[in-house]
Amino acid sequence: MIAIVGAGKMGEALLAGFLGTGYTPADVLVTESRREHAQDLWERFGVESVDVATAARRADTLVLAVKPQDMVALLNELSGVVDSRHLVISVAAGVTTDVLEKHLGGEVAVVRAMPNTPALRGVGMTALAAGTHATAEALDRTERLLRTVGDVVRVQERHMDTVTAISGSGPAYIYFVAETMVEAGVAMGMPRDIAQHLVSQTITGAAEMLRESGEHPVMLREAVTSPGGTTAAALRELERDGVRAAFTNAIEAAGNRSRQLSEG
Ligand SMILES: NC(=O)C1=CN([C@@H]2O[C@H](COP(=O)(O)OP(=O)(O)OC[C@H]3O[C@@H](n4cnc5c(N)ncnc54)[C@H](O)[C@@H]3O)[C@@H](O)[C@H]2O)C=CC1
Ligand SMILES: O=C(O)[C@@H]1CCC=N1
Repeated sequence: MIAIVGAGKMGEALLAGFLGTGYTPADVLVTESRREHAQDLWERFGVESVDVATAARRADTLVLAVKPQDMVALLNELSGVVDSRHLVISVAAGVTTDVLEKHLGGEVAVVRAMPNTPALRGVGMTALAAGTHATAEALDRTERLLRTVGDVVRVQERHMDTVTAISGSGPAYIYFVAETMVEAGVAMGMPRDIAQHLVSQTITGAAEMLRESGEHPVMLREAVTSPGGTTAAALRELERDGVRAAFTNAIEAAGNRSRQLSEG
């Protein structure tokens, strides 16, 4: 039995993803402090909401998906009710396995994970790093669980802030680009629904090419850029306006924020 503690945006994406890929509502519990949201989850997914102590009693796997700022209070609540029979998976940005282990106490198997919201559709990207008491079997179990909602990589924990900045926050950068493209199309006179259709299929197609070909993106970009053509005109503006530097700075800011969150 799996319990998702904190079924907000990410917890709910995981919940929907699990339920879409073989788990049934009888396999999953939710602990959610917003009562009306817990009721809504029951109505939409048929998943039972319980308190933290009940979740720990009935589930062997706990997925902690509360905000980093709420994590220590939750860990203190869990300490004493979780033990070495549990697997605790935290998806919180910046919360290290050291902090998780220190507040849980005992020898609880802890895995730090960084998923992203496309898990909702089974196309998530998750990175994992194990704590000191997590055995190879615990890590395998975590990987099997998260593979049901997308791809999984294992990384050294020191890379987790970078993972968070790239794939954790990444969908938001792509939506930002998508939003800009849709609005530009609308500004040029195109109906919004057609602009959105063009943009979503273009992003899906470009992503598929990137994934399937394994090529460096610069090669794929060159294939689109006809000499003296439209793409070259667009890319010149992006370079002139410093979009590359802005993107790099943005990703570094996300990594720095993740590191800052780990300092409490
Ligand atoms: N939103 C995203 O794309 C991603 C979020 N994360 C991580 O997931 C965690 C949650 O983020 P969001 O879902 O965006 O935030 P959120 O604010 O939407 O969700 C947090 C949920 O936890 C609940 N909650 C708080 N304390 C609780 C407690 N003690 N017991 C039960 N429920 C409690 C809140 O009511 C809320 O529904 C964060 O730690 C974040 O770093 C990780 C990867 C991606
Ligand atoms: O914005 C955040 O802090 C979380 C972590 C990665 C994506 N969302």
